[in-house]
Amino acid sequence: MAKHSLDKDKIKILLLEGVHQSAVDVLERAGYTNIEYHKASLDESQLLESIKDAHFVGLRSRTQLTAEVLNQAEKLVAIGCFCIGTNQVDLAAAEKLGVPVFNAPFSNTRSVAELVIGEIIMLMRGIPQRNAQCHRGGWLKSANGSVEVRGKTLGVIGYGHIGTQLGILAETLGMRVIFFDIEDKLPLGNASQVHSLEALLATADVVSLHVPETPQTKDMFGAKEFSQMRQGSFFINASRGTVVDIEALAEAVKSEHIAGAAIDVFPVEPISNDDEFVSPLRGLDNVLLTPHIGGSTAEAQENIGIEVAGKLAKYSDNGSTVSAVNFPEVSLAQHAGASRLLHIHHNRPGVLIKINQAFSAKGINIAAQYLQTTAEIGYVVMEVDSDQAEEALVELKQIDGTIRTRVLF
Ligand SMILES: NC(=O)C1=CN([C@@H]2O[C@H](COP(=O)(O)OP(=O)(O)OC[C@H]3O[C@@H](n4cnc5c(N)ncnc54)[C@H](O)[C@@H]3O)[C@@H](O)[C@H]2O)C=CC1
Ligand SMILES: O=C(O)CCC(=O)C(=O)O
Repeated sequence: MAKHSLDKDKIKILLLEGVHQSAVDVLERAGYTNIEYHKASLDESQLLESIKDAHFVGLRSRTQLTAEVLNQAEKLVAIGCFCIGTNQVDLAAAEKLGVPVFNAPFSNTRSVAELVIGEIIMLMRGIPQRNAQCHRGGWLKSANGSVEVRGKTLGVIGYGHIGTQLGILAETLGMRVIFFDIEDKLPLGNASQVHSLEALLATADVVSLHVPETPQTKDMFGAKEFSQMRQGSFFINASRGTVVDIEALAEAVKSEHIAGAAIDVFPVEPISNDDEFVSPLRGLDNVLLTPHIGGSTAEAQENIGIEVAGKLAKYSDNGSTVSAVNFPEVSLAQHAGASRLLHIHHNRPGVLIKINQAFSAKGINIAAQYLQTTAEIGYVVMEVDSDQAEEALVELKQIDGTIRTRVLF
């Protein structure tokens, strides 16, 4: 088991938002027992209190790790987003602080795609409003507005992991799939890429959004886009709430231009299950509302727990940053027989030379050295004889431009 500059039982891991037990199991098996586990997200003052002495934090989509919060998390070594989206973390601020952010880029893809397939069928059969009527004692037995999905056109916006998986599943139901993406993408199955959003909106019977939250996607879908959709078409959003002008959607549904919608994500979501969900979509029977559970299946949550906890333990144990979303990626094997020094610095000319000069002046032999950079930071990993590791660490801390450094004995 890897030995750290800090004993493993002193390394505090803060897990929020009820991440799956599999995460705890992975961390405990790796020797990390100092785990503070919360079933829900914390309010800001509780978060600041709990994160200030945490070395690792794991969260899902509710917890906002802003620059302000990160600046107060002085001991933070790495962040695990136990989900796909990482927009809830100020990635640039974390990078500048030398804190890598990991996520699970595939583990809930299938769950979202399956949910959307179910929603397409439900919407095209008018099930949400029929279900609502039955609950009120009504009986809407009629074929009006009910169609098969076979032969209909699905327009996918954002043809990434989820969009492609959805397209494949939709084709097995006999749907035609078109997609719009800012990148040229290899179409899977018989899908075809359209080169403007307008072309997609003018053609699709159902539009499904699968873009990440970025400055470009914020409010990308509003009154204009709804008006460009076909009369009587359907709309699905299981990406991020900030992508859609929710008031404009409510208007488009009320005017019956949009025949129905399924929405899983909202511009403002309740912080906990005890808080009220407020939305202009409430009360619209033909709108299926779900509480951001696109990725909430037993399979996805267990896999995410294993994947992200594994990445945190690996970074802690051997410095590997493979698949970090905001950090230079370094893939590292075990370091038996030597100590490993991890040095994160501002990416400016001459840092590596200074390290090598300092080590050379002290007679510290570098057995292996790896460097990766982003525009902002550099990440150097070095292996030295274990009996020189403490001295090397002292030297590293004095290098101008150092953000943080640690040693794995
Ligand atoms: N509802 C839920 O529980 C879940 C929601 N999500 C959300 O779904 C999003 C998508 O997930 P993945 O498919 O895994 O991501 P991905 O990164 O594989 O795919 C996103 C695609 O969107 C495209 N894109 C980016 N900006 C665009 C724009 N302005 N217009 C058109 N296309 C654009 C990208 O080129 C990429 O192909 C995540 O970022 C996350 O926010 C993910 C999992 C669960
Ligand atoms: O399960 C969650 O808390 C968030 C899922 C999600 O939106 C994501 O994976 O990006």
